[in-house]
Amino acid sequence: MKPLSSQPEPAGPAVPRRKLPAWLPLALTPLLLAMLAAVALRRQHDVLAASLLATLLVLLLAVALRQLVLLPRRRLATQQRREQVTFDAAPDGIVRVDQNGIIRLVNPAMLKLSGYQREQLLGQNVAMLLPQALRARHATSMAGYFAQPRTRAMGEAALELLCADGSLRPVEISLGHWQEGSQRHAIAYIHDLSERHAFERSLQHRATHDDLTGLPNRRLFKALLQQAALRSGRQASRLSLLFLDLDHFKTINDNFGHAVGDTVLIEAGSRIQSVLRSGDVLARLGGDEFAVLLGELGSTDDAMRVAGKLLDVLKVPYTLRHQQIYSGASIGIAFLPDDAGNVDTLLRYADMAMYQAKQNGRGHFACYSHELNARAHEDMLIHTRLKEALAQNRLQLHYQPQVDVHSGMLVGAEALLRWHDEQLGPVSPERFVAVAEATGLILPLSEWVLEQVCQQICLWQQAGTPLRVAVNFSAHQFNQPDLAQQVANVLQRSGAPAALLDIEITETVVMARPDQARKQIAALVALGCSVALDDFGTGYSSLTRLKDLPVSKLKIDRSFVQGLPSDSNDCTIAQAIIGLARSFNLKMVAEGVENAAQLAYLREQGCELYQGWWYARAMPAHALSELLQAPQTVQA
Ligand SMILES: Nc1nc2c(ncn2[C@@H]2O[C@H](COP(=O)(O)O[C@H]3[C@@H](O)[C@H](n4cnc5c(=O)[nH]c(N)nc54)O[C@@H]3COP(=O)(O)O)[C@@H](O)[C@H]2O)c(=O)[nH]1
Repeated sequence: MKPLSSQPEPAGPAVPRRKLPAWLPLALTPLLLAMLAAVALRRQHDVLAASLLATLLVLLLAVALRQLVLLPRRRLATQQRREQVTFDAAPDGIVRVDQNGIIRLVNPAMLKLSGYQREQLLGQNVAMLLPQALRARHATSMAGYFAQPRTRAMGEAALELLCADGSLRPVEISLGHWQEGSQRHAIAYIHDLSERHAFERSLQHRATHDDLTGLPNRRLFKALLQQAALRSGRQASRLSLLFLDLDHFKTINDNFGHAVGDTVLIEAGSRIQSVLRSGDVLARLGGDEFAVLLGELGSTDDAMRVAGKLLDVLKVPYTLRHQQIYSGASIGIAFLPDDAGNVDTLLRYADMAMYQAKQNGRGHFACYSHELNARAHEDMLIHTRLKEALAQNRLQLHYQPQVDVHSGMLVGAEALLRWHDEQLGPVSPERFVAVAEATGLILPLSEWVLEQVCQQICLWQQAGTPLRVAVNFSAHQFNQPDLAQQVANVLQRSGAPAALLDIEITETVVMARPDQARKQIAALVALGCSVALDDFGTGYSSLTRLKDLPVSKLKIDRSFVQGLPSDSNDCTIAQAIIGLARSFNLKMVAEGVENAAQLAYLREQGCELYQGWWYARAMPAHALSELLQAPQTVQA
């Protein structure tokens, strides 16, 4: 059985109740009165008919009065209410003034915009809302406006509104006017432009500033430089431009990631700023490049002093993520009008000088010189032709024997690049390796060298004359995060045993970032290769650092071998390095041995290996093959 519902039965569809229109009684009453009056007249009830007609008349008069007086008044009130709502709800400020400029009406938006209370505005001259400087002019232009009023649309006039707190707000104003009798009135619609201006300013800022550091970008810097150049031309003064490039920035990005790289850039920007004066301009030109335009400077020495201070603040390691990150900077300096006649050339010359500073060993500054310009052109040529030579396999590797000091046996060789260019003739590796290093070409070049060396190691092994071969690793190459993997790949591809591959890295490169270098060397040693510290004695190794490095050889720089045995300083240095190698259980290789006296001294001091012209210059692989095949004479 269905439960009984407590709900009432659903009602059927509602039938709308007819309502009589409001006008019906009003229309029917006079009709009824007229009909009754007519009946009264026909039945000769004159008095009744007269009173009915009088009532009818009164009624008609009342209706007419309502139509003529009450309705317009109501309509007017409705219209006023509508206007008031529109006025109050308007998002823009509205001010109504009379022909004397006296404020008669303001809307809530105007109060909000100006910060005034209604009572502070009503009855005051509208000029109070204008900046002081415009008030006198405003009185005349308002008089002109009322004499010949013209409606002004929004956007035609932009002004500043003086607010109650004394601040100025950008506004645009549209004007309307009307006349009541002899009185003229004007109404001003005031639109706040603050937000639009702020947005435009932010767009402008973004177009002229660097997002990361907030510093002026290249575009703004060039414009400021241009202005400064015009000024200095007029005042016959000097402009100094410093072009800064952070050292090892790419490696920081590669090793620690871009977030750390960004933090280094921001921190570097504020360190640079901390050294500068208020009149100087600092910009980030892009990547790890910054530029500084020094304001009023007396002598060129002042610019160099600033450069020195900048180098000092930038070489302090960055402590990020609990690690010490080393960067430093190289700075190029150029002067206007001393070096360059216009800002583009000035920028280019400062850049060139920076490049020179890098080549001088980073962490330095260099000033532009005309020789630099010639050298820069030559560098460009070298770069172009070297790239071609590499692509067309026109480079050669020569091998310089490394010899046992005591037995005179050939025990290894150092691979050295050689390049004879059709146009440039023989180019020294010192020169082209530096260009390749600066332009990034060193990476493909080093790859090629390593491939060739590994193939040659295999060939000598297959010929029954296995030989250890040393390869020079450049700074750029050494700092690649995946270096060990790359070496492993080449070893695997070629089939060369890692034990026959020696890697030479200069002491300076290692000591630039010893912690990273230690890890990198350990990874290479883990492959089975051995690592030598090249040009030892030139790079200020700390003994603690050296002790921790998994290297197996020190190569004493040839500059210290040159003066042996007559130069007492060279002798002291050579002895100290040999002693150091012995105490750290490292092998010692002397390079640049050119005569028997040098060799005898080294032997006496206990140096184990040497290389140099005394034994042989670097030679093509086939020449060394012949030497390897020849029976070796053991020296006493
Ligand atoms: N990254 C790479 N660097 C390389 C490579 N090949 C060479 N180089 C570097 O270029 C620099 C100059 O090299 P080079 O002109 O070949 O000079 C070497 C020898 O020829 C020279 N040497 C050897 N014996 C003597 C000598 O008795 N006297 C004398 N005056 N010079 C001599 O020494 C240079 C070897 O230097 P080092 O590398 O420090 O052992 C040089 O820095 C090379 O490293 C390359 O493939 N990649």
